[in-house]
Amino acid sequence: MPVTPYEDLLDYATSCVLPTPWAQFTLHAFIEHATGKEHLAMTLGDIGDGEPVLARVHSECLTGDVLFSQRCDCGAQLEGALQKIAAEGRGILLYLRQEGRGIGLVNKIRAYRLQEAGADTVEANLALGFHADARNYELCQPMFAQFGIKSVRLMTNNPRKIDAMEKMGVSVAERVPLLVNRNAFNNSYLNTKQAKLGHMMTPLHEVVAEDGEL
Ligand SMILES: Nc1nc2c(ncn2[C@@H]2O[C@H](COP(=O)(O)OP(=O)(O)OP(=O)(O)O)[C@@H](O)[C@H]2O)c(=O)[nH]1
Ligand SMILES: [Zn+2]
Repeated sequence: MPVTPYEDLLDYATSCVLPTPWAQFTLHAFIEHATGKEHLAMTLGDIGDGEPVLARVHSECLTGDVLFSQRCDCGAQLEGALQKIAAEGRGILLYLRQEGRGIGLVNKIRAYRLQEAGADTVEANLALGFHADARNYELCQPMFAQFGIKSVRLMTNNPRKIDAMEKMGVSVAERVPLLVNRNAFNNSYLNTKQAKLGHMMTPLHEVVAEDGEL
């Protein structure tokens, strides 16, 4: 019998050492039962000691995380989160395979194409028949439980992520902001996240000068 409603969602598969430019992490692989998707955790230090753990819940963004896209802040957030964990010598990053806020890579590229025609990131998702954010964070509960983690210091600007953790019984002891540099390509995307998705970021007027220069 599962102990929580989330326990049966995935299996722990295996782990290996993962050296990175910032620290030598341990990489853990999980397999989700419903989809067969392979989700990952990167861990560092003693994370099972009961103290709140510095944590990042990162949603897959192949274009930003791997292909250096400047359209979003994902790649810089991924790097920044790993650097912060390495600096503390302790923490965890969950890498969830919910590409494109849950709509998949091909649909995200369709959404980008609509954005090139003038839609913002939310309007594009809606025009394709999806919710603005189709993600589900329930896998995080058994992934954190695998390492004995009950409380996190969550690196995020997204209030819905914090709500989702708390609802599953993962206590968020602290929110750690994870802000990245704006550029000419991600500026309107970040503004829309702030205005329509509720992300907690620097007020727009402090960042965008009147002449539009960044
Ligand atoms: N559908 C869609 N998904 C996008 C777009 N840009 C980035 N993504 C996806 O959005 C997800 C990242 O979400 P964000 O809203 O940037 O960040 P977050 O994880 O919710 O919040 P933070 O914790 O503050 O970073 C990844 O899965 C990306 O692939 C876009 O324009 N459209
Ligand atoms: Zn991205």
